[in-house]
Amino acid sequence: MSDTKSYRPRLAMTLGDPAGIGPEVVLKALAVPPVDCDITVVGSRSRLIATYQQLRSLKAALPLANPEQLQMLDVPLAPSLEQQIVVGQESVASGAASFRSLETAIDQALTGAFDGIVTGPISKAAWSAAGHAYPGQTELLAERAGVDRFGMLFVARSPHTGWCLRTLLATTHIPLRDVADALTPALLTRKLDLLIECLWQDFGLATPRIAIAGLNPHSGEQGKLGHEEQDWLIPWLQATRLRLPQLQLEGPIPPDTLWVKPGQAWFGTTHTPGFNPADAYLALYHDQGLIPVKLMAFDRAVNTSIGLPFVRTSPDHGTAFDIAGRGQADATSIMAALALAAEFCCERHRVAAAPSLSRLHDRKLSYKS
Ligand SMILES: NC(=O)C1=CN([C@@H]2O[C@H](COP(=O)(O)OP(=O)(O)OC[C@H]3O[C@@H](n4cnc5c(N)ncnc54)[C@H](O)[C@@H]3O)[C@@H](O)[C@H]2O)C=CC1
Ligand SMILES: NCC(=O)COP(=O)(O)O
Repeated sequence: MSDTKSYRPRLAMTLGDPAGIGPEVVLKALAVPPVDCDITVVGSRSRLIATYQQLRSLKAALPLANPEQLQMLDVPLAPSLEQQIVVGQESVASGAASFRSLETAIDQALTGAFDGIVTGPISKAAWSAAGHAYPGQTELLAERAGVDRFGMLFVARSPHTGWCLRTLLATTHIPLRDVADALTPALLTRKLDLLIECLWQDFGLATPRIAIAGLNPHSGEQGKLGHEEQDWLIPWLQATRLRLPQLQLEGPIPPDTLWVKPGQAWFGTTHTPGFNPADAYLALYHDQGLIPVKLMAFDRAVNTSIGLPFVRTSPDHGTAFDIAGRGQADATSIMAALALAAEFCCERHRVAAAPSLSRLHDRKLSYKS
């Protein structure tokens, strides 16, 4: 293992769906990489070159990396698939391409060739059309890595105040109709414990304050507007506080008001003495957590998969087929994903290289509070 000063994270960066904005934001991000690390682009070289040429043909002079100068692990497409890819349209071919790129990056990360993967956005519908029945990239990553304990965490640093929003989703890509049945004390214990480990390992927060959302309006209003809080969520929280007395666990907080303090912390709109937003938020379902994240931080939030044996980050946005090929895609979120991946890799490397160091006395990572 190299010493901590000479260590450079080795990151794979997948192109995502080649018909979406993934290749464009990769070229924009790598024009001026935001971090000092070794980056290997994983995907179809010919699609990346085609994207480069298309963007260069636009009137506006966009800052773009030249694909010829990038380190690349080519995942070529069969000519029959290549011909079917139409920019701006998801298809069997685009789904097959993004799936193979991610598979390749995972295989390499598992051999130790990469410390982390930054994934470009994929279309779940295109994956499904191509015969890959996964709700998203997270589940493929977890399956191939052989872990059944994993989570989807969104991280964003406020450009206004420097405050860091961290939101873990207890359930992810399932229909709203199924959410209440999927939520159980065992699931919440698994997700909360993962979050606590991540806050310690990656953010150096040993005794975090975590806010946990309720499920129903007003957290059920004592059972009048829904009963899950009374039936098991409040008892589970009481038992968890006894199990983890060193932590501050707040909740179940009514889901609408849960986001007032993060909003104030993000925009710097309160000067109330003792103002204390939480270190992390546990949302019970996808849109409960991601509507506030995207309202505050759509341009810069990072999706990170926790519980994997390697680092994985991704922009929070999707394939944006509506603007693909036009040069309009904002690369800030994928640049933040690169920066966060590099920071996590450095932190994990430093701890592995010098396990006796007290991590809390040397907190330099920019995503740490
Ligand atoms: N990391 C990933 O792999 C993600 C993939 N998706 C997938 O993406 C596909 C499309 O999802 P949508 O809900 O339409 O969300 P989307 O994020 O692709 O697009 C939503 C809106 O935001 C705009 N937008 C998105 N990213 C942008 C950027 N970087 N710069 C400028 N404008 C941007 C789009 O033009 C569109 O108007 C779906 O298949 C979804 O599953 C969605 C989120 C994350
Ligand atoms: N809404 C988040 C999202 O769609 C990303 O999912 P994944 O592909 O990272 O699992």
